[in-house]
Amino acid sequence: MDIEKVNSMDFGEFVDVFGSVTERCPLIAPAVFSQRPFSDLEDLEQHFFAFTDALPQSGQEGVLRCHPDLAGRELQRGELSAESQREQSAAGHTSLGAAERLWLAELNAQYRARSGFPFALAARLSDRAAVPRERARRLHCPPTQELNSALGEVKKIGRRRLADLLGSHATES
Ligand SMILES: NC(=O)N[C@H]1NC(=O)NC1=O
Repeated sequence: MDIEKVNSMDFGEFVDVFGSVTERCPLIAPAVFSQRPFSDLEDLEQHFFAFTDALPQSGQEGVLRCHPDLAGRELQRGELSAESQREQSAAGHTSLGAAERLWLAELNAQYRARSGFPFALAARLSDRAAVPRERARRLHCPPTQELNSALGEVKKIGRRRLADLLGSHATES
């Protein structure tokens, strides 16, 4: 899909196609639609990121709360979005043993109790061993730093989802 096609979409089509760029945050794609025309993928991406960057802290925390836990209840119940399912599967979360699942659930609960939102990580850039390691490390980061790290991960996730939609190659950041 090229950027001309994106710029020619009506509101309904735009939201259908790009509504999943930020996990379960139904307001962002409709707001980004107002910013057309986009010059290229990077420009489109920047508008998605700028929306979240401009939110007050409570709104940024809200964006994070829309994310399902990694290896959490939604995964067990088959309730993840198609994108999240693919990402969690890529990180090996669909083939965990019972003990590993319990351990991750405990880390998820500890993180959520401390920060007030779920642990966010771009699962496609990670793997089964790195996810718990990174979570254990970030559990001890100062809250402001942690909010920024989590929002950075949401951007990495969105960048790759957008690149998938537009058939282009996302860089590693
Ligand atoms: N909690 C969290 O980071 N969830 C996400 N990460 C990812 O790569 N896909 C998700 O749904």
